Amino acid sequence: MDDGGVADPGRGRGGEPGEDREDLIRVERAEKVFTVRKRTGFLRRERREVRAVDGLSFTVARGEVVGYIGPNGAGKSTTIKMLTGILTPSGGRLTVAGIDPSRERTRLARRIGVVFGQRTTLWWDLPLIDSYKLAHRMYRIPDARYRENLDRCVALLDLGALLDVPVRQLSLGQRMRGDIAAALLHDPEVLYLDEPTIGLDVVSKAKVRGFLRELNAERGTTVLLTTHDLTDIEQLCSRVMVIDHGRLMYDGPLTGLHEAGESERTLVVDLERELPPIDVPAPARVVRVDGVRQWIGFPASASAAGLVAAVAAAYPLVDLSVREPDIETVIARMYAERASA
Ligand SMILES: Nc1ncnc2c1ncn2[C@@H]1O[C@H](COP(=O)(O)OP(=O)(O)OP(=O)(O)O)[C@@H](O)[C@H]1O
Repeated sequence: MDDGGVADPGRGRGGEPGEDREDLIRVERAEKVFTVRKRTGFLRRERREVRAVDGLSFTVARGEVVGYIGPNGAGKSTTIKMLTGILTPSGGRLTVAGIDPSRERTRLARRIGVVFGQRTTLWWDLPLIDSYKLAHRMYRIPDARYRENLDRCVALLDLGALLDVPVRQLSLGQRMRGDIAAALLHDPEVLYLDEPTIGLDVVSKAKVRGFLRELNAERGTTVLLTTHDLTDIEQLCSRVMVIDHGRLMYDGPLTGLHEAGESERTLVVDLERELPPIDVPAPARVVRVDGVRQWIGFPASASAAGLVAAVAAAYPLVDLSVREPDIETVIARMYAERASA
């Protein structure tokens, strides 16, 4: 963890066992096919179909915080765009809070909030507060509610000194916090976040993550989070969905992802003296030696205790530690396995 945040994913209201589950987002065999025309010669164009989303099904319960991850071009943004009504699906069915997004986009807009990390919805030349005043009128937010939500966002996202600053003068981190506040003034039930921490420094990332945790815990806001920053997932999400080529490859808790990717943990031992690679019980094996330190890879699903006992019985140890696999490696393995299947 890079920012010292408290990792307590899953404390939102949707993930509690035994509670009645209300599916706020439903996606059933959704498809999105784009037709692209490519120039193949003078006056010649070839039509090609891109299946950006290919038979995707999942549900998200009210109050869940779900990470939505996958490599570039996997279909994440296309899914979010269909869920907001910006894009119409080519097939299948999507509903958000019982509303078909592409048919009733305006009605849905009152129930959802959207933050695209790479773009802003704020008015570039106007002071930040003016964008909020516009949202107040556009969404017809009752005055007391607007004031309460604004005060809360200003306090938690540290926006007090920025309200009168034109948006174009804000740093990326300040603007992102401003954008998140703008998406929440009308009390959306669902918040879509597309790369909310991209390009932010460690302090800004911590602020954004802390705010999102609090929003989910206190208001039960459902969050669908697209990110390449796996710390976002580790710190915020009780569940993660992995998509590739428009299809769902994994849907479950973060811990299960390690198993799906057949990841390895590493036992790092410091010996009393330099030795050639030590003997360890299979399937564990020494993967690296540097002076007195040796790195031993073993399956993440296996217990470290037996391995530690075997090594400690045969060799004089000065120190040892167990390193968890990082998710990036796990996901890369999943993709590699699929590609070679
Ligand atoms: N408007 C469009 N016209 C044609 N092809 C498109 C269009 N939008 C997306 N695509 C294609 O659909 C596929 C999925 O794209 P999408 O933007 O959903 O991926 P992504 O997972 O969000 O990727 P990234 O992490 O790079 O943002 C890609 O092959 C992309 O080139």
